[in-house]
Amino acid sequence: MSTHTEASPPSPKQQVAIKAAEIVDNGMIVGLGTGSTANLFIDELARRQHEQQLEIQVVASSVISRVKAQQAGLQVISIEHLSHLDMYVDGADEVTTDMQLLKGRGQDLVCEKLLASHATAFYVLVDDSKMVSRIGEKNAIPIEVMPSAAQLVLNRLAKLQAKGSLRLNAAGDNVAYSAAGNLILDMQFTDLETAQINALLTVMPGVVEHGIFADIVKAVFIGSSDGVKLLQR
Ligand SMILES: O=C[C@H](O)[C@H](O)[C@H](O)COP(=O)(O)O
Repeated sequence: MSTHTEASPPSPKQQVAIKAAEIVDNGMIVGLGTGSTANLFIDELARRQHEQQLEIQVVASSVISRVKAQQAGLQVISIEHLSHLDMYVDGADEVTTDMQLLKGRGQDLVCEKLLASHATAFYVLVDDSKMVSRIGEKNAIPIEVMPSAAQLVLNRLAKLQAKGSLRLNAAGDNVAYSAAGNLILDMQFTDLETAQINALLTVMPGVVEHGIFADIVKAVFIGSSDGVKLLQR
């Protein structure tokens, strides 16, 4: 069912969700991201499937997206059964005009980057509030670490002048665990460029995944009150 009505025109996030759902073709396997914008995409995809009898399969980056997709009537397959992925669609926390991303406000980074990296095409859906001039401008960089390695990684990052701490749960009375059972460090870097941070985190032992998604995006749909703009390679 559509998430907007004649009385309420689509919001910027709904507009980008509609555009992305339009590029799904019959027979595709589609990866579903996590978050409020990914949820709108799931709604639009289910609507298209229902109205146009599309034969598609989806794979989810999180439990919440899997449940939502199943409830919407989409055919969900598990990551283990994938031999290819036609497209992956997800939101982001920050986007630069050269299509570098920051993700990971939620706790599903590992599957999100797995699907984004292996998809033939990775599409990002944001409203214009997510656009930044550099990664880390508005948010700390999430770094998912093996629980036993958290202090060692924190110490190593402190030597690189990074500041931050272990993420806590919503009540603030315990650490937050990722969907993969890891801990998350939210770090701010002052002295390093995005490419340097990406390179060092990608190879640092103890780091399972991090929130910089560099050079893997095919296109970004940016919604605003003026409509949808497209950034693409
Ligand atoms: O882990 C969370 C994901 O990276 C989300 O895709 C990101 O936080 C954007 O979320 P939203 O679409 O709710 O703004």
